Amino acid sequence: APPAIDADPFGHEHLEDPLPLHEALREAGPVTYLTRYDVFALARYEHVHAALTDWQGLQSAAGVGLSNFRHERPWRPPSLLLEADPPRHDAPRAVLAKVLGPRALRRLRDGWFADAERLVDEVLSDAEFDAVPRLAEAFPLRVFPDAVGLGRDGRENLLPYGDHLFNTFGPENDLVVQGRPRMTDVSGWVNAQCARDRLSPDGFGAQIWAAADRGDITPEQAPLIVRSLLSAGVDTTVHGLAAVLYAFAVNPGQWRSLRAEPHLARTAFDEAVRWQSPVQTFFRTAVGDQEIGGAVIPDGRKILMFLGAANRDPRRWHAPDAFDLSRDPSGHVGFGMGLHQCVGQHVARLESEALLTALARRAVRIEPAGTPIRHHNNTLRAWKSLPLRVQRA
Ligand code: HEM
Ligand SMILES: CC(C)Cc1ccc(C(=O)O)cc1
Repeated sequence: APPAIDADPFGHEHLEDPLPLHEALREAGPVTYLTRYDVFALARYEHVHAALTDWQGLQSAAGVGLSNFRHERPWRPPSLLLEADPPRHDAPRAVLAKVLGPRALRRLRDGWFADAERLVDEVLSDAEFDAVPRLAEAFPLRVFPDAVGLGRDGRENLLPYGDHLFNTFGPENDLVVQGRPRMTDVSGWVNAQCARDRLSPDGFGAQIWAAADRGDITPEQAPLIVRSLLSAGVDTTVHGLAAVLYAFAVNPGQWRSLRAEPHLARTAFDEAVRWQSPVQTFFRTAVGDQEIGGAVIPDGRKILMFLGAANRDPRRWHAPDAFDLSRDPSGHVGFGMGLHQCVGQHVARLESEALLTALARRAVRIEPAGTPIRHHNNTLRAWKSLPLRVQRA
């Protein structure tokens, strides 16, 4: 039987600093058993990668959180991508892959780069500022809701919705309980924005509804697919941008490399996603008994995949704890892998490239101007505050 681990990966101690637990899980064996939640855990790159790419043996339709949809009602209607397996998953995925593909984003590039320049000019009028609200939150909220085609009002609901959603992939702990009271109103607003008449004619949302007109998906599916954008597309990029800004703030030599070679901006984001893994964990459910790393996972049982641990596994990465732009970060599992691999990764990369390019032009140095403060979430590795001092070019 796999080694039993009593630790609580969703407790504040490990949400504050998960690295010691990740090391313990990797060293304990290919598979461990988390007694607190009666689930099996994978932390080594080899086994997390294998689990992510085995969509038949390890399904998503029973939910990618601790809650098992075979036995429990989800708190919201299941996603047609995240919480669906083929064949139901196929058409919604094909539609979003087209809407969010690199070619589709080309038309957004110049506008997002110009927006990043304006925002950075505004923010850098102060020599010191908190990069989380001023850049990591401000930039995605400046460009993404407009790209989706949302109306102006109520956008302050987006971050709380995503924060709560990501908490609900974990156990029903204090983080979930704290978020629940306002969720009826917040999710009511999110669901209302997915209706065709709420979306501007030229955004991602309208393109999803146009796919329904073409019969690529049904009109009933369209609003749920728009909801996927609002669920997955905001908090993830906020904390992805915070991760790359943190990475450069504590690695000044890497900032000098970026200034010298601005094309490194794209690899810098993937290296930051590997190094920090903004999405730390999520689950799969065994379909029939599954043999993993010498252990048998019985049918219907949940496995918890530690993406952050896999992205720093010394069996896969040289000097894994270093943020290093000279490494090739491809193959990291920060965006998942296989059938469900992040369909919005190109959007995230474009947001990061725009922001880093604008910043690299204007800031000779960026460094911490105080102690960064973590934001605890059951799934996301997040910053609440990242005070930065910038020396303008
Ligand atoms: C740094 C930013 C981001 C990170 C770290 C991230 C991470 C991930 C991961 C790990 C998965 C795989 C989930 C699984 O295998 O169950 C995923 C799936 C997904 N992501 Fe992202 N994501 C990011 C940004 C975005 C953005 C900007 C969008 C939308 C514009 C988006 C939309 C989605 C959707 C719809 C899925 C489900 C895909 C499927 O199940 O086929 N993500 N993301
Ligand atoms: C890392 C993933 C759990 C992010 C995510 C969240 C929500 C959705 C959805 O389709 O609602 C898709 C992806």
